[in-house]
Formats: sequence, structure tokens, C-alpha cells
Amino acid sequence: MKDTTKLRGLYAITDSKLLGEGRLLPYAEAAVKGGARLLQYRDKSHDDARRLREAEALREICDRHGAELIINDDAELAARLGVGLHLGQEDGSLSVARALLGRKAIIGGTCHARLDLAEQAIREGASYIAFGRFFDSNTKPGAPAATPYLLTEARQRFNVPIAAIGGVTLDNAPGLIAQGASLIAVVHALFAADMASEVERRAQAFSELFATK
Ligand SMILES: Cc1ncc(COP(=O)(O)OP(=O)(O)O)c(N)n1
Ligand SMILES: Cc1ncsc1CCOP(=O)(O)O
Ligand SMILES: [Mg+2]
Repeated sequence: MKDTTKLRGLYAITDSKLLGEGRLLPYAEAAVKGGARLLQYRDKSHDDARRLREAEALREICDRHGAELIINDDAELAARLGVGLHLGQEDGSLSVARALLGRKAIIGGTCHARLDLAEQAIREGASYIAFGRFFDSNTKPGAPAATPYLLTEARQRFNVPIAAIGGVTLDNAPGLIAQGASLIAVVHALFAADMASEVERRAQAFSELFATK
């Protein structure tokens, strides 16, 4: 069984705008080659056939590199592939998803900037809790804002892994890790790159931030 209490490191999240034109698979592979522990497939389209194809290809990439694939928003797709799931507050029930995916699955829940939402997510079976956005985000500028001290409070109260998301860069990630983040979730600062080799280099740099902590 996966020991989800040990989830720690870079959490790469895909973005269909940044990863169009054939970039999804090579850039995602570069992220996990560079050391991303989790890879989230975040695609807001309704093209189910393409989503299934892409998610299957990402699962194969993650399997080859020892990373975990997490599907955003879509419990049925996660169940079909036997992979993890991330749910926001508007995306359905964590406890229903836990029942569907089983006790071993990695399931994360968005908690914005609220410890009460974190408590509820854990009660409903979340494997990790996610807070943010911590900084200005290119990908989701309207996400509710959180301050890094929240991570310290959450670390004191909860013993599940804590993901920090929103405008995370190589410059500000060390502060989030120092305050208690176990997972650093990144879209733009990882994938807004001209070449897959640059994504791999950035993923390595993010991953190295966890080496001595
Ligand atoms: C690791 C992680 N944390 C938070 C989110 C945001 O989820 P949600 O609030 O449901 O927003 P969308 O990503 O669905 O737009 C996330 N995806 N991953
Ligand atoms: C999905 C999500 N939820 C809160 S901020 C965010 C986007 C993170 O992307 P970026 O790393 O580009 O700010
Ligand atoms: Mg969502």
C-alpha cells in the first residue's frame, strides 16, 4: 500500500493552454523525469475521448518514472484508470470519491485558506489537503488568497501532507516549504517554457528544494 503520509516534493499540474500543440506528453514527461512526485492532469474541456486518451498516456509516463498520476475534478475518470484524484469545493464529495476509489487511492481536497475545510476534508478521507493561492497566479488569478503562516497552523493541527498552490516559483517555494508545505503544486513556473528540457531543469530545481528539508 502507498504510504501517503510520505508525499513530499514537486506536484506538477498540467494546463491545456500552456501545453497545447503536442506539448502535453513531452512536457509532462520532462516534469516527472526532473523529479515531480505527483502529476495532476488538469483539463477543463468536455472532450471525453481525448481526455481518456491523454490520461492513459500520462499514467503510462508516470508508471515509467515512479510518479503518481492525479486526475483533477473527475472521479469517474480516476476510477476508470485506477489513479488518484483532486477535488475542489465544487467538485463533488470526497467521501463518495473515497468509497469509489478505495482506501489506497491518493485523493486531495482544495481547502483555499480555511482550516475548517481542511478538517472536513480529512474527516471525509482526503490523503492530502491543499491551500492557496499563496501568490499572484497566472493560471487562476481569482482563487482565494492565503498567507504562508496558514501552513504553519495547518502543520501543527494536521498530520496529512499539505500542498501549497498558486503563483509558486523557485524563489518563493523555499518559504512555503519552511512554513510546512510538503507538496509544492506548480503550473506556470514549471510549464511556461519553450522547451521540454527547460521543464526538466526547472522540475529538478524544485525537487532539490526538498533534498535537505
Ligand atoms: C493541488 C491542487 N490544489 C488546488 C487545486 C484547485 O482545485 P479547484 O479549487 O477545484 O480548482 P480547479 O483546479 O479545478 O480549477 C488543484 N487543482 N490542485
Ligand atoms: C488551480 C489553482 N488553484 C489555486 S491557484 C491555482 C493555479 C496554480 O497555477 P500557477 O502555479 O500557475 O499559479
Ligand atoms: Mg476543481
